[in-house]
Amino acid sequence: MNVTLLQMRVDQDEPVDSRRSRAASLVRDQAGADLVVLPELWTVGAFAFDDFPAVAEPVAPDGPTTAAMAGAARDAGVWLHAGSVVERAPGGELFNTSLVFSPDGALAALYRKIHRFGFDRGEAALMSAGTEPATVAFPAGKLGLATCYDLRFPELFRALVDAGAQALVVPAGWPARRAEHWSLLARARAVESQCYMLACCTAGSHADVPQAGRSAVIDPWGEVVAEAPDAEERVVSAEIDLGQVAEVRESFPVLKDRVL
Ligand SMILES: NC(=O)CCC(=O)C(=O)O
Repeated sequence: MNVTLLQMRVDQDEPVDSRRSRAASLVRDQAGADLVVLPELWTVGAFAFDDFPAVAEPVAPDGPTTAAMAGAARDAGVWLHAGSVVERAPGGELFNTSLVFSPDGALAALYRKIHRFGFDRGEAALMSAGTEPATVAFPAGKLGLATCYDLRFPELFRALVDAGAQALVVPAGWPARRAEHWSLLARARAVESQCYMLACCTAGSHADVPQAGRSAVIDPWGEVVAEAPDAEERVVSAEIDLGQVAEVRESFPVLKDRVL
């Protein structure tokens, strides 16, 4: 199957509406791919905390990002992991919520980020934490969902493996300053989970935080199959075979030796 990561530039001088149209058009350009992935909070920028309340939107057919991404998935005929949005839940709280659409434009899965970044500031102060790990079954296999800072918490990935995930999809807005952590942890989670890793980060710079880019497709043996070389806007595509997950787990059965 073909997977395509859209490493979009998220710069503060581009209005959100324009970036939303640009994202939809980039997705439409990927007709023929099986799965397309966008980064974390690409509408606003993961570090543009002051703007979160203004762009918060419901996850509903008429939420602007939900509507645009559902339409783009349908037009392109692809499974779309639309990255994440600032969700305003019915009770008024904000969540960092990832959305997955099927090729008919239906919302197939939603994941509210469990580990919020910022310690007692930023996202951690403004947003509520999700509580439920999420997977989504699609024709080729099962995807496990996580978002950015979640990558630092291996126990979440163990839960996704136990739920049957064969590919882990991690949209991110990871800063360039910790780019080595991003690449290292993405590979580590692939190796320890014996899963594909689809790690899609933003490019550009917003809120004075240059982004890491370096989006990557990593196989269940930990080999990097495709990777953006930098933090420019890039389309990263790879052919992957989810059957490799069972092969790696059979030929090197470390997951069977788990004790705890
Ligand atoms: N948006 C994020 O979750 C940023 C995470 C990060 O910067 C880090 O883990 O380092």
